[in-house]
Amino acid sequence: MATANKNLSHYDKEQIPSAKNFRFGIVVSEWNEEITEALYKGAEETLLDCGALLENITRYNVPGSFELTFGAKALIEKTKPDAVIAIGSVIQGETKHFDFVCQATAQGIMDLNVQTDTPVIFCVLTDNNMQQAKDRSGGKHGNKGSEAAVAAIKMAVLAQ
Ligand SMILES: Nc1c(NC[C@H](O)[C@H](O)[C@H](O)CO)[nH]c(=O)[nH]c1=O
Ligand SMILES: CC(=O)[C@@H](O)COP(=O)(O)O
Repeated sequence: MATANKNLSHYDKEQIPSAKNFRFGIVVSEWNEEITEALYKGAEETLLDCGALLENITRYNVPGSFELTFGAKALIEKTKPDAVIAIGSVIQGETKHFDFVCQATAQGIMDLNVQTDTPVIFCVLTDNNMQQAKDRSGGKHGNKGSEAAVAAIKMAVLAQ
């Protein structure tokens, strides 16, 4: 099902465990800051709405999505969270660089899920243009940060 057929911000709190007793790490890429800050806002608001405590949310910033893997690994090693959300926005430019950044970032985050006991949620938008990114970070398709927060809570429970 494409994102266009599913609002990323819709969730049923009755179907989500309380996040009260969990600690979360969120690593945020500074590239396309307008988008990544909106994704962070959506993720933080949803975590809090589902019972998480603000003092149990730790944020790291990294320069770009390619650095999300290193940032998430550092968050895991230094803060021992129950789950990590990796937030980025990659937008197609003139060259093939988009392909390499997206592939490396997705693979790096998947590697962390395999190599560590901490769930790392892939909250990286990979869009053809800025409008698609805006639509998925609080626009007409909702906020992928909210979707990622729900995934983080559910995976934290699974990882217990
Ligand atoms: N073009 C985008 C980038 N590029 C930067 C890389 O992520 C990386 O920081 C650089 O290659 C140095 O290692 N990053 C994004 O997150 N989004 C983009 O659209
Ligand atoms: C995803 C990127 O790295 C890309 O936005 C960079 O733009 P360009 O391909 O025009 O160098």
